[in-house]
Amino acid sequence: MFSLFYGLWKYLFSKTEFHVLILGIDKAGKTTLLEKLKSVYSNLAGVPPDRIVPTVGLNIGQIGVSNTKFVFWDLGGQPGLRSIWEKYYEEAHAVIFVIDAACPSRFEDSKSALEKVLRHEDLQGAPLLILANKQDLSEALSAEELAEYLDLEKLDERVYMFEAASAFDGMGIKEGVEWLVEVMERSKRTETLRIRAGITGPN
Ligand SMILES: Nc1nc2c(ncn2[C@@H]2O[C@H](COP(=O)(O)OP(=O)(O)OP(=O)(O)O)[C@@H](O)[C@H]2O)c(=O)[nH]1
Ligand SMILES: [Mg+2]
Repeated sequence: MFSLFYGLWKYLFSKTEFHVLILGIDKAGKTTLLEKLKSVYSNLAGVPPDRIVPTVGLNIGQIGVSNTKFVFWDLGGQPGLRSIWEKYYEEAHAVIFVIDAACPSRFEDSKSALEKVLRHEDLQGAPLLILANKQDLSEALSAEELAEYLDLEKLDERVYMFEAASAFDGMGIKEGVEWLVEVMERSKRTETLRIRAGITGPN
């Protein structure tokens, strides 16, 4: 009986917590994005872009969006560090994949890194937000152009969205986060992770 009520209490009153992985190759702008997310949603000034160094370990950021708590995991994208990504897949509700839309010479590297992410079974059903970052630069490809260029396979059954963004001026960030809230709340994967965490529905 106690566990029934405890389960109901937990279900009703615990703030939904979503874990979102920020992935992408090195220099795509992941950490700059994380700092921008923190400053947009928490009124705290994030680390300024000129003080951000390449990520070797893990950066964690938390923000609250209405009744939802986001925990972002930002990992290093240098080739030798990408094997660490998969250690975080199982617990992730969704993925933000950041691409430097102003650097065509690195699109192939981004494409193969993203395809590898999509193939991994531990990320099955995880919604995917692909950010065409650095839109403040005039040479940046639009989200549509980047989608066409990447021509990703294995996207068919995935809930995904391409969004034009700039981690410098904040373009596209709120739209992306709002989209994530909406799709993660309805996602089967969220339900699976909830059950695994012991936060079950009232019946
Ligand atoms: N113009 C412009 N530059 C950006 C933007 N976002 C990031 N940068 C720059 O791109 C470079 C790499 O940014 P980081 O945030 O360190 O990239 P990262 O993806 O975290 O890189 P790793 O940690 O090595 O994986 C830095 O010089 C940033 O200032 C953006 O939206 N516009
Ligand atoms: Mg980084």
